[in-house]
Amino acid sequence: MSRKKTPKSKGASAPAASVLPAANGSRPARPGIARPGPQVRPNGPPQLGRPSLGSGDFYDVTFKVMLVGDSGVGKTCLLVRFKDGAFLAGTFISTVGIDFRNKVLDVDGMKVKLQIWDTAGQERFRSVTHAYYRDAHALLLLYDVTNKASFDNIQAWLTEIQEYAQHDVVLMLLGNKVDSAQERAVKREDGEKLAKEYGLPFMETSAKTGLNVDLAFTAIAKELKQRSTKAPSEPRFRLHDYVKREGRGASCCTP
Ligand SMILES: Nc1nc2c(ncn2[C@@H]2O[C@H](COP(=O)(O)OP(=O)(O)OP(=O)(O)O)[C@@H](O)[C@H]2O)c(=O)[nH]1
Ligand SMILES: [Mg+2]
Repeated sequence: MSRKKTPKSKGASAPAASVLPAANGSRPARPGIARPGPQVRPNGPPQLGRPSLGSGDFYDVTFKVMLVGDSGVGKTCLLVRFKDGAFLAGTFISTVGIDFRNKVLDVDGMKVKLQIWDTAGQERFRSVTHAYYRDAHALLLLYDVTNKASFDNIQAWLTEIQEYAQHDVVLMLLGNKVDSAQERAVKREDGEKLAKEYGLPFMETSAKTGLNVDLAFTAIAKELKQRSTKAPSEPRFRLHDYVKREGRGASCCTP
């Protein structure tokens, strides 16, 4: 299979001009990228890599993953933890519109590039994010275990996903901020129950400690890679079983 070099990712810190209106809410707004450039235009099917003279990492195949969920659940922090291994502590800077980062993973000997779209959870940006659903190969749907309302809104998010995303999109439910044990408002069992009801793989995560963060993205990458390249003789990758087996409990990593 041919290979391509990854263009430098344009993350939240990239100086890309935002063409979206500035946030009017009480929180400061993080500049976002309203529309991808030609090299990142969302497409339907996964793209195979091509030889390139650009700088960056090689990859064999690329997929689009979208982070969705209420404002403040930790989507941006989860992405930053995965991409840079850091935690964005301090003032909450709400995402404006949509932003993205790339990361290349080695999945069973194949370089899989995930183009990860970080959406704004705020209601007023919903129409912007709707346009991106149809091109997503996978969605990570987050709630905040310390915020019951964000959990109660999961059903509304699922309705939205049903309306705008591809019917075969890979979907995973994540309960984030499990490091905040004292403030927990949603029991792990309630997350598991909801996930079971909708047939979704589920994990609790912490962008702060890193708990299950790499695992969530790796699981998605494995599933997408297998869907696109699986030889008939290869055993089928089972996403549900994988996250159940590999996921760690919150107690193991609470600082
Ligand atoms: N304790 C703890 N705090 C977190 C965690 N993840 C995010 N936060 C905090 O939660 C707040 C919101 O995080 P963001 O990642 O900006 O939230 P978001 O979902 O991207 O919000 P929008 O961009 O508005 O949609 C920030 O103050 C973070 O520091 C986590 O795992 N644990
Ligand atoms: Mg954000």
